[in-house]
Amino acid sequence: MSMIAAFYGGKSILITGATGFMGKVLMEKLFRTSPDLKVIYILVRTKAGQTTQQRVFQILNSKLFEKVKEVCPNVHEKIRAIYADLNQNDFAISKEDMQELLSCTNIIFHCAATVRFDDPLRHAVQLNVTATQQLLLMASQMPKLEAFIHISTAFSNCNLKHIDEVIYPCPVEPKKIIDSMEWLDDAIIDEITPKLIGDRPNTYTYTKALGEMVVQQESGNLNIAIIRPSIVGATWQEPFPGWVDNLNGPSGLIIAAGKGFLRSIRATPMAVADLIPVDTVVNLTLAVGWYTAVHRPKSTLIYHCTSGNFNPCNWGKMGFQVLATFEKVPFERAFRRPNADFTTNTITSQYWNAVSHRAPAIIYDFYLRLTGRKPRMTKLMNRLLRTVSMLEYFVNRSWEWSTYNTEMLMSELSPEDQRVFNFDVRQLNWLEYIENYVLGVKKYLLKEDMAGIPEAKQHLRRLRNIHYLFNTALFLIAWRLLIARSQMARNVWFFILRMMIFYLRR
Ligand SMILES: CCCCCCCCCCCCCCCCCCCCCCCC(=O)SCCNC(=O)CCNC(=O)[C@H](O)C(C)(C)COP(=O)(O)OP(=O)(O)OC[C@H]1O[C@@H](n2cnc3c(N)ncnc32)[C@H](O)[C@@H]1OP(=O)(O)O
Ligand SMILES: NC(=O)C1=CN([C@@H]2O[C@H](COP(=O)(O)OP(=O)(O)OC[C@H]3O[C@@H](n4cnc5c(N)ncnc54)[C@H](OP(=O)(O)O)[C@@H]3O)[C@@H](O)[C@H]2O)C=CC1
Repeated sequence: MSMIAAFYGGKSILITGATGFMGKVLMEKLFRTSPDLKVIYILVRTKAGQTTQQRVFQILNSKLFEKVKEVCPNVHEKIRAIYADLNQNDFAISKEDMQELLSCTNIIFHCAATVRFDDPLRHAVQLNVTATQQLLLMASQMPKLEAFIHISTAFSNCNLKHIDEVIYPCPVEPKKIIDSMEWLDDAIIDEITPKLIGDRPNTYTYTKALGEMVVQQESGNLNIAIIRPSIVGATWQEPFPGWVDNLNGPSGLIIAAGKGFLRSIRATPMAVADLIPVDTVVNLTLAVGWYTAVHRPKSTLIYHCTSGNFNPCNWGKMGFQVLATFEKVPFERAFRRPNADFTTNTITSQYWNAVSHRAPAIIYDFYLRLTGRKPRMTKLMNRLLRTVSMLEYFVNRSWEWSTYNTEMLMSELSPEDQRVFNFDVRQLNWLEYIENYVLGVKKYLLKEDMAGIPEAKQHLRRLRNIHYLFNTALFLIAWRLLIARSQMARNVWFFILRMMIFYLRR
């Protein structure tokens, strides 16, 4: 019997960010392994015209939850969606709901965050710092609370090369930042943002670091742990391989490369691709929840959930395998044949951006105009290149994260728990994982049917022929122009022709 699964039995669990990528997998695993848990409270806002109930309904009826329904048929009754907006005071939670949360919650998993790299500082601070502070305040009023698990990121200190399982202070205190957001206007905030974030690449990593400081400063008597995952990718094993539902991290780029939009990226092939499957992160998170509640460590422990020091893979190997998978399972209606390459040089990268990205987009838009349609490719390409430029920081560097706490926890688990809540990435086969990831992107993100593969292959063959035709035409035009202008070129051309005729006649 799994001790961790048994621990969550009968518990009331509060999850923020349950509608997000990690939150959904966390809920799924909890229901599947501890179907006798009492209730999962989730803080949900309304979005895209959907009520909180509609959002929950959609999640529970998704493919991800198919296995849960077999093990826990009354899952609908065990999930309690509470309307909340983490940008509002007291999260805009009603008095009755708040009362219930305060008096019943046993465990908190705080996953909600803005993960956008380009969020204005005010918004990123509100969600990643102020909301964390408010949640801690709520937690301090929960008499039954056993553990508060905060999800941060391994990149909160990406300005360092070697990162230990400690909280590194930022120069300006989070409280001062929170206060200043109240009275500074947007223009001034934009102006001081680069100075505040310093040598971090974006507001996301900076505010996640501030969030950790808040956790440390406001922890009081709470039993807290922080988890720092690296780049979270599709599921490795559970509930099934390759599940993914958003474009963050590599997923968006896999689509862009598979559809033939992304042909080159400035990335260092030998840099470590510190990807970690979402189910691995969730298994560690649940193990940490159990350990923190049961063993009550004296200080706040930080757990790095990374793959690099256990089972490193680099971007070169990953890119190669992604492309190899496109050969077997191509995406439908590709713009060009997938054939992406890594470049480490900025000038070469700009050259390929002009030749392989912008030029085909302009030509295609010209064709759309000619055929009376609205041009859209240049705009799409500009957006893609902007996204790529934001991710470049992370694919041109390697980091080392120490993992003493994670290894300690692994050794504390019973063999059964090590199996059920496996977070040992040494067992991960990267080639298999990446192949399943690309398949998952095709199935769950692009919603493409496997039956369409022959047609997709046929389409790629057509694109290849168009490519050859285009190149041949380009060569002939260039050659014709050259011959017209140079006696030397004419001589070479006739010499080649004579040689060809000579060999053909033999
Ligand atoms: C041998 C050679 C082979 C070569 C290549 C093979 C293929 C490539 C395989 C893998 C290559 C390497 C991949 C590297 C990826 C590295 C990621 C590293 C990140 C680690 C950081 C830390 C981890 C974390 O802690 S947080 C989680 C990560 N967070 C994110 O990833 C968020 C990033 N996204 C953003 O910040 C924004 O969405 C932004 C700025 C990218 C775009 O903002 P904008 O306002 O312009 O647009 P949106 O409204 O958000 O969306 C517009 C449009 O773009 C689509 N989109 C959104 N995000 C992405 C994305 N990440 N990639 C691609 N496309 C994206 C979105 O759906 C919209 O599309 P519409 O059609 O308009 O709806
Ligand atoms: N994905 C990754 O690569 C990594 C993620 N992390 C961390 O993991 C955690 C989860 O990330 P992930 O699941 O990928 O992120 P997602 O963007 O998928 O999910 C974010 C969640 O936060 C919720 N949220 C955002 N704003 C509000 C708000 N104002 N009120 C209520 N809820 C809100 C979202 O709700 P809604 O659905 O309504 O938008 C969503 O449920 C984050 O803390 C992130 O920093 C760490 C390392 C890597």
